[in-house]
Amino acid sequence: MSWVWMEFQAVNHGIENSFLEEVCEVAKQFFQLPMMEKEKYARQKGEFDGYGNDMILFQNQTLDWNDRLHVSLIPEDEKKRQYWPQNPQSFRRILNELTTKIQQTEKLLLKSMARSLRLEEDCFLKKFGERRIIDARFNYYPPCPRPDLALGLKPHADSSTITFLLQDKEVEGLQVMKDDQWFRVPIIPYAFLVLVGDQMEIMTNGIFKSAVHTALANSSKARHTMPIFCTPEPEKVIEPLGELINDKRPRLYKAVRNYVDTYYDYYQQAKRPIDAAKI
Ligand SMILES: O=C(O)CCC(=O)C(=O)O
Ligand SMILES: [Fe+2]
Repeated sequence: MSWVWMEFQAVNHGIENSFLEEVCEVAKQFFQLPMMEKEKYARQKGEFDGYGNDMILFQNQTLDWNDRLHVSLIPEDEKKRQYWPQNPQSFRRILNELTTKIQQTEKLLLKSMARSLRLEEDCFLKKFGERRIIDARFNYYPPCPRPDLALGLKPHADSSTITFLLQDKEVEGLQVMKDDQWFRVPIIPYAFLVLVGDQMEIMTNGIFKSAVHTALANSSKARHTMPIFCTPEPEKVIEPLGELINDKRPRLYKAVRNYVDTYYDYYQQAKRPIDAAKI
């Protein structure tokens, strides 16, 4: 496998297309269920997990044109099974399989990222802690009557270290910012788009930049995507690795902890949380 930075599409990632097809299928079926059925998994106030739409934290924030189901995969004892749908029936089995498979892909990628910086290959995983987090989100963007007035998702970079994004196989919508311009991301069926998140930017002292991205709304077609977020254990201190600080590249970021907790306050106000971590 070869990687390029900020965001890139990973094709030979080790997870079979047939399995990813099953994942897409159960997600589609879930969002087609009657509202009463989906609301059995409704997100409760103050939680991330569950079924719902954009969180309202501020009166004047813009809302994302998107429904989502958020589920935690690891650590095992924190996965809040009450939010793992039992309908469609195969959903839980598929989430269990996804949990095993994505951890292998994550390890492979993190080792490869470390090697590309001439670092010891386990350096990222060690910093993330024994109880690092992986969660998956199923996004559903219904057709929007006025796509000129709404966004599927506001521009943001993820709070994760890395995010694996499985895009819709037929409907485009994702855009990534580069040199202050938006670029559309083409669809490669069954590829994961790997997005560098804020906590990787901090750890690599800005060598890998977190990718600012947005999802457009669409007037005629529904769109489904699945990002999987990899995040350090919340109590771990995340800061630039000593090996990546030197005279030419002084330390650029403060140490952070519980980064995800403050992240949404910034997101909902369309601000970049990583700016608060800059020295
Ligand atoms: O749906 C997409 O294309 C992007 C999803 C995303 O960026 C997110 O959920 O953080
Ligand atoms: Fe994102």
